[in-house]
Amino acid sequence: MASITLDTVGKIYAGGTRAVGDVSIDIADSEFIVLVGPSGCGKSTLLRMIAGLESISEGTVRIGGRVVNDMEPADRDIAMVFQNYALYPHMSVRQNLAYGLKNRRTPRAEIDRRVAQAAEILQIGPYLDRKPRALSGGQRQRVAMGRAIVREPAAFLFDEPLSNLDAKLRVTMRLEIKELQRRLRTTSIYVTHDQLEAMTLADRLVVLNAGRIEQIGTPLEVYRKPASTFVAGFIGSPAMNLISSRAVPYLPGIPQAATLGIRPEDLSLAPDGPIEMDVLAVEELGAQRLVHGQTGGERLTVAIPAGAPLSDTVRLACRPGSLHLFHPETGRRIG
Ligand SMILES: Nc1ncnc2c1ncn2[C@@H]1O[C@H](COP(=O)(O)OP(=O)(O)OP(=O)(O)O)[C@@H](O)[C@H]1O
Repeated sequence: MASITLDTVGKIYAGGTRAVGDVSIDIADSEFIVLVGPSGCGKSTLLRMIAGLESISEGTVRIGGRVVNDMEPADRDIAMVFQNYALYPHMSVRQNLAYGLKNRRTPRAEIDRRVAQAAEILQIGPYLDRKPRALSGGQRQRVAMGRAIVREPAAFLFDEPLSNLDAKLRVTMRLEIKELQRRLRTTSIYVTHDQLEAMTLADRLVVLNAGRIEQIGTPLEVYRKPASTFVAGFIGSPAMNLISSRAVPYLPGIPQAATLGIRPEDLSLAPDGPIEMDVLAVEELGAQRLVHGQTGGERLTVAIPAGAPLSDTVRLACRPGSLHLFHPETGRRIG
């Protein structure tokens, strides 16, 4: 286990593309950090710089207090789990698990002990003698995690490890990864563009936008107090409504010009509510119903319980204290 510290880290690729800039994060021992953001925001680049797979253009990366900027990946005491599993197809599961340890000249008995332990933790004991092609996607992903576990590294780095799995299996594996990390308490950095995965896995989220940190906080902090319209639009599903304050007639305490943030679940149907909305489309999700509409020329989505009667025009009320206010130009939170 180890702390990981990033101090004003930046990356400029050959050719001049700036992928990451001014990233500083203190990651505590045993912490589970999720780097989240849309495609191209630089999260993989940042992870690969920590892993040593990409050179660091600016700043310093420390793992367990040691500066690793010029250290080979193999010397950084980290283990990486990729989305394509990166298993050797011609080796059995057992050989895949043992391979990295053999290369490090770990004694045979120690290899056997660690492989048995990883197989037990991940429940892949019955498959140890199979080749990867004879495994399901979920089982392959477990083997990929097993390869990381047997190394007993100071940190795990996960690069979108679940993106090749179907929706149901993603949920199961998400829970397994969280449980595994709770049990092993290994410092973990996890990259994803999936906000739900980020919310459920992270001790703290780091939301990245165009290579820079928009916000760092616990999932609930980020959900309750998004620092900007960017974060507000990215975290939470369905996304927060972001509309001009001019689109709604009267809401107490709201400045003339601001961007209002209202979560769909904070709006409800109310006959005397202040907001009038023309209903454009309705989506039934089972327990919930999403009502999409228009008010004052702006789009609005409302999440209400299924079954509630609807007319073409509805009136809406906001849950008290649930409004978010952002600067109309910078998008930064102002209240
Ligand atoms: N080898 C490279 N050379 C030049 N530019 C690169 C290189 N790799 C990535 N980039 C650029 O750096 C930026 C960040 O890319 P990166 O892959 O880190 O983003 P990401 O958030 O992980 O995206 P995704 O979720 O799509 O993988 C992008 O603009 C990308 O085009």
